[in-house]
Amino acid sequence: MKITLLVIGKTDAGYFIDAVSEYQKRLEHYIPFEIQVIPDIKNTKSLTADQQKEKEGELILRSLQAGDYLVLLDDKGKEYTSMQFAAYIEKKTHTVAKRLVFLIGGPYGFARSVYDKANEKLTLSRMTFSHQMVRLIFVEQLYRAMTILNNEPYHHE
Ligand SMILES: C[S@@+](CC[C@H](N)C(=O)[O-])C[C@H]1O[C@@H](n2cnc3c(N)ncnc32)[C@H](O)[C@@H]1O
Repeated sequence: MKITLLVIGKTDAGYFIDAVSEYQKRLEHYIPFEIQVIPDIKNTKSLTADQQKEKEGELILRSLQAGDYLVLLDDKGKEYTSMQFAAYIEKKTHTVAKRLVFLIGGPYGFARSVYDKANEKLTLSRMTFSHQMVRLIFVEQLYRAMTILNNEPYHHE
C-alpha cells in the first residue's frame, strides 16, 4: 500500500514547506508516501463558490487512479484518537492493495461528485483549519501513527 496526500494548490509559505517536508522526510523510513498537488484553478474571482468546487472536483476525479481508496479530510467526518488512527492505518495496510488517498479540499470544501466518489470521511478536529494547516497536521499525525505502530517513544498517552 502507498499513502497519497492529494491537495489543491502549491504551498507558498516557506515555513509550511519546511515543516511539511520535515515530516515527509521522516515518513520515508516507514511507508511509501507522496504528496500529489493538483494545480490551483485560475481566475477564481469570476467563479461562484459552487463553480469553483465543481472545477476542483473535475480535476480531483481526473487525478484518481483505478483501485484508489479515497478518504476525504473533512470537518464532518469520523474522529479518531492518535492511537485509533494508528490502528486504522495498520488495518488499511491489509485491505488496501494500491493507494490510500487522503484528500484535502479547497477553500469551499468538496463538490458533491467528490463526496459521491469517497469511501470515507475523516476529521482531524471539529474545528476548521486552513488547507495549508491541514497538510501539516495530517503529516504529523501520520508520522505519529507510524511511530506508535513501531513502538517508538514519540507518542505518550
Ligand atoms: C478551509 S477548509 C474548507 C472549509 C469549507 N467550509 C468546508 O465546508 O469544507 C479546506 C479543507 O481543509 C480540510 N479541513 C479543514 N479543517 C479540517 C478538519 N478539522 N478535519 C479534516 N479536514 C479539515 C478539508 O479538506 C477542507 O476541505
